[in-house]
Amino acid sequence: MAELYNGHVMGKSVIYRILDANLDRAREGLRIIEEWCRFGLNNPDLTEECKRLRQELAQWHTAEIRAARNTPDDPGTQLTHEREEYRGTIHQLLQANLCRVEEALRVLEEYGKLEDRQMGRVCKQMRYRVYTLESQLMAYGRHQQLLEAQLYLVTSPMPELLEVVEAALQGGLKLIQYRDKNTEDGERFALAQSLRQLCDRYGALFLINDRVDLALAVDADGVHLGQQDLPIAVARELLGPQKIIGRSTTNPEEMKRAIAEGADYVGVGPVFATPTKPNKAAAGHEYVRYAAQHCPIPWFAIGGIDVNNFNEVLESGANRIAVVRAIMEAEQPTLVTQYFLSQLVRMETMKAIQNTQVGRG
Ligand SMILES: Cc1ncc(COP(=O)(O)OP(=O)(O)O)c(N)n1
Ligand SMILES: Cc1ncsc1CCOP(=O)(O)O
Ligand SMILES: [Mg+2]
Repeated sequence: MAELYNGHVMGKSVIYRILDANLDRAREGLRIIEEWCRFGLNNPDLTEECKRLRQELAQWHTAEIRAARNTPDDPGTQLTHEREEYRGTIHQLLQANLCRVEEALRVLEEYGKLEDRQMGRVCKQMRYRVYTLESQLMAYGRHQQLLEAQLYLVTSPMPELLEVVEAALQGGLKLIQYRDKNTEDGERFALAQSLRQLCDRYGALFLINDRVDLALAVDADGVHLGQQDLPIAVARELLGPQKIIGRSTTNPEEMKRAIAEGADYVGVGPVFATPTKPNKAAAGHEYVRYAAQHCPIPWFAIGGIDVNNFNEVLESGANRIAVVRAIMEAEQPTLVTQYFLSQLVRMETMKAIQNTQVGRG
């Protein structure tokens, strides 16, 4: 059937070319996402969902639609955007391809309706499934990254904030919390935005202390809440299931409650008294030992930890630590970060070797 559109005769082949290009685009994007779910995340459920979507799309890619392909005459093959050639991190790569699949499905939905109403309906459902896949994938990646993070930098306000944080990121830091109690909101928002971008560039998680609203405003990876801050359930309601929520704890009761309330990780401390939190008594090594024995979720020893006393904290059983001054006030933040990370990895390796020996013996 040929239809007149704006004085041009528009044959079926035009619709078929659009369907062909977008079926390819959606399947290619899904394949790229699937490879990460499979090899990067080792996640069978997400891998399976990508595969199912690809296969369902393949059923619509009929011989007739394929036959309409005319790549040499396609003016679009020469057009690339600078942003298409740049993928700084896995996160950006995934985001770009999810976007590509969602756009392609939207095109298939609209043009598919001209061909077969069922195709329009099916592609709409698939687009919603891709949105769900996107939330699950981002949440999974974020939580995996939290599990892997052993060093956590909590910032303190200072004129060179961005430079110091970048130096720590260059040392391999992957988890940052923006903590700033007194700056006014406008400036706090601008700083949080700059830190968010910096963390994106280095593939690091970015959390905000205390303020759920600020976390939402800059699309942070989550928040850190103390005992006097918002209840976890309220923050979860506002942030959704994909974001990270951490809770400060000073004793086993607070730890148990934080876990029951759905915290993703807990702060354990202050291990030592610290001028950064002057009115808070030290919880000491005993609480670190308790956490090592009983805490089923990621936990970070915090409070007064520096390069000199850090090994003691590891010996009490910590394998993740959070610091403010040790990095923020270091002369060489990159080197201090590298030192902490290398020691944490060394400790982890020693524990793994000991566990294999116990297993064998
Ligand atoms: C990782 C981590 N642990 C504990 C805290 C302290 O939180 P809170 O008790 O709410 O005190 P403030 O930081 O808000 O003064 C933290 N920020 N991060
Ligand atoms: C925010 C916070 N919560 C418990 S101790 C602490 C401050 C840790 O700061 P520092 O690493 O400078 O001792
Ligand atoms: Mg707080």
